[in-house]
Amino acid sequence: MAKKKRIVIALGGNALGNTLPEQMAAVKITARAIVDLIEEGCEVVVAHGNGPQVGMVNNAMLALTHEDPQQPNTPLSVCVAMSQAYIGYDLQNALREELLNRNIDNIPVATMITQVRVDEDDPAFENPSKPIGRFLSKEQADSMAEKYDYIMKEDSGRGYRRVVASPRPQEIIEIGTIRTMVESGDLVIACGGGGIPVTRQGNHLKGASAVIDKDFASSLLARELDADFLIILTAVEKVAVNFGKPEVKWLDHITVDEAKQYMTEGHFAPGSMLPKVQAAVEFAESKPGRQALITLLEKAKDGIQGTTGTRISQA
Ligand SMILES: Nc1ncnc2c1ncn2[C@@H]1O[C@H](COP(=O)(O)OP(=O)(O)O)[C@@H](O)[C@H]1O
Ligand SMILES: NC(=O)OP(=O)(O)O
Repeated sequence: MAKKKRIVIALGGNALGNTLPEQMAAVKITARAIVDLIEEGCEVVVAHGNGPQVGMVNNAMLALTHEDPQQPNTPLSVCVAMSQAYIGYDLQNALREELLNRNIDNIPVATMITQVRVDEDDPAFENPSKPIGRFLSKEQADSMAEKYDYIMKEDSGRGYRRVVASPRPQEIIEIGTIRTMVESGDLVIACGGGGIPVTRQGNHLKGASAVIDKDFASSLLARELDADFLIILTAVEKVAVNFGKPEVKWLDHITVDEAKQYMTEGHFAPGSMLPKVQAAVEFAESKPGRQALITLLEKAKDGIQGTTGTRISQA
């Protein structure tokens, strides 16, 4: 029997929605796209983002602290852990249900609470860049900045959001357990929200005040699991050069060298498409034969069949 293609999927914001009811509805559509790939004969590992959710949890915990002075402030690392469990809970149940609806009853689904080590000297700690939470108006953003000392930035013409540090993932602490689960045929959700950021202090793992980019964490996960494909599912069907301009060109396939050239020319927006292309390049250049694909959630199956999306490979 031919070896199954191993795929790590990175789920973007539109796969999860922004509110509790939105997430409940979105994960059903997401589960269909993922189970389509399983029916295609692929072995799938799922990672996901958490920008809106970790902002929501953080605000809720902040409100608690204001109500009850006995409650100390909740560190961002704990908020990431809470968002991982909350999203994992919804996603895991939606996947389980979709598998059963298609009479697939031999694939257990599990969410792995995952910690990801970052470097405490990562310059990202000095330059917060990762948008989290809701989009706000300028007035709301100014008020949050004054009240809570948050750093607020405009996010791609969509409004203002809080930004936090986003260091590069260095090591997935639970990778051994994740590998064992994947090898035994489980459908694993791991590295949610980019993983809980920690630094190593001897035997102690200390939570770091950051949110890791899920595209970079997914790329590391895919390399560590020796995956064949990294699929980044987002809100566009293809990556473009001259995005948003009349001379826009949608890309079907680019080599690692072409991707690097386009990055140098500034074709991909920092904080949105740039980390995806960087993560795709890191994966594709790590070993001959590895490919990355960036496409729409609903097009995952077409993408893996080679009929859409932007494919990034060494040659
Ligand atoms: N060169 C580009 N090609 C395609 N999309 C781009 C490009 N530059 C910026 N984008 C924007 O990047 C967005 C995807 O990034 P983002 O919203 O951060 O994704 P996600 O939440 O799915 O991780 C697209 O919806 C698109 O608006
Ligand atoms: N952690 C992370 O990258 O989240 P988003 O994908 O929601 O930005």
